[in-house]
Amino acid sequence: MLPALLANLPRLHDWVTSVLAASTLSFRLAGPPRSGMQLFFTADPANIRHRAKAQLLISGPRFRVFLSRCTRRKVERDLLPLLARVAGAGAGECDLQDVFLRLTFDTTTTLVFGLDPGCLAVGFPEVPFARAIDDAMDVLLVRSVLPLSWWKLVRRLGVGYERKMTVAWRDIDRFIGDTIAKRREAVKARGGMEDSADLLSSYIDDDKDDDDAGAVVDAFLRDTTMNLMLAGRDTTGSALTWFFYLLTRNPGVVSKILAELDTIKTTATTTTTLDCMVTYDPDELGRLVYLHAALCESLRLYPPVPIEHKGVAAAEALPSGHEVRPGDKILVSLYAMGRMEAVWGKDCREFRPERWIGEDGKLQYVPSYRFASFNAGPRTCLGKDMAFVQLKTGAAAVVRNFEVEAVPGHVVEPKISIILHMKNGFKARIKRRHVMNS
Ligand code: HEM
Repeated sequence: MLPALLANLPRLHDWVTSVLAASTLSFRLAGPPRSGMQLFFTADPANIRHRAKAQLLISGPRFRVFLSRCTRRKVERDLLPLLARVAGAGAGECDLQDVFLRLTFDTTTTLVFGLDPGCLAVGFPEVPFARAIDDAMDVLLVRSVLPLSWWKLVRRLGVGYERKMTVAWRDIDRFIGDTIAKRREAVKARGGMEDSADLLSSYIDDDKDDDDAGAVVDAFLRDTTMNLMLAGRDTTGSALTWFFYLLTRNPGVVSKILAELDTIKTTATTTTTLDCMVTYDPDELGRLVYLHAALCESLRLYPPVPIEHKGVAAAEALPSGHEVRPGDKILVSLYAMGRMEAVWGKDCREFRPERWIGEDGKLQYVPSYRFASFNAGPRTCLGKDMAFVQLKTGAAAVVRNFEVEAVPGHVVEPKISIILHMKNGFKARIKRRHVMNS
């Protein structure tokens, strides 16, 4: 094909258009042997719309209403009653990390697939889909530190940790495959979406009206929804856990959060029938400055994604002057970036939400390349707003209704994993806070 390209150089655009039209909207073009030239031409909207579509669905009004409703309901019906039971029994202790990871697993599965797997139910049942995702994450960590050829060989042999991955993928495939089939039926039966605005239903429904897109194949739906699950559940659970750990060490911050919560109009709060516990309207929480600042401060010190990996495609000099070569891996330590004196000043190790608030009492703008916990640039996190809704709804309800203390002697330290979990969990003592909302 190269000679044809050279012959058509003067009318390159028209030539490329005719070849693309005659192919399946995309084609490859290889250069002379050993030239290293590999071109991929495409005019297929599907190849460029993937991220934009996810962004559109996540930020759409329909999904935002669904997000607020599901998040608040989960906190009201499951999280608060669970903590009330813990508070009322024996020493009132639990592993708060386990509780928050179960909470965010249930919430994220509801938002992505439209069903609640019930990880936070009484007795903390083992849910095969959740177990499979945990196993897959463990294997991904092993893969990320081994040479490519080594783990591919182990995978071909189907032994050791790669066997675990095969079993995990089978369970994940089964769960997602069954859910896709049910959602397709539900969307078809209703002739469109009605009550559930979960992302899977939205993808299926959106495709139905989109003449250009063609049928969304199940493999694409599986990969997309799985990506959203992995990106959304542990990150938010980890963020909540470290936030409460920091609160136990900074009671002054708790008092300020409570004072700010008292500014919320009682019409925007709900007192649950169970034991007079209070929850808040996520939209009202969205305007609170101090709560937002405290969460950002926690995400700065304990970013749920502690290290970002970037592959190098071509030799390049970085702005710092360092040269990188193709095949190199760049590891951006978001954890370290949040603790650099050069970036955050002398008090960089302190938990001080005030640093996010300007003299006018409003939140200060901090560029994403400085506060990089959600990444920066074109691959920035798509779920940032969604995460803040969940974090604020959970954090406000727990702070208002419970006092949380770290169990004395329990050692808190980060685990070496893709997501910044606590190695020994977070053993906390929970007590009811009997202060009524004003
Ligand atoms: C506190 C919670 C969260 C944090 C700290 C966080 C952080 C990040 C970071 C650092 C990345 C870049 C990863 C990389 O490129 O290696 C990322 C990407 C992403 N996040 Fe989040 N995330 C959070 C919650 C969520 C939620 C709730 C969702 C939605 C389900 C989500 C969806 C995504 C997606 C889809 C990407 C990939 C974007 C792309 O590559 O185009 N995240 N997130």
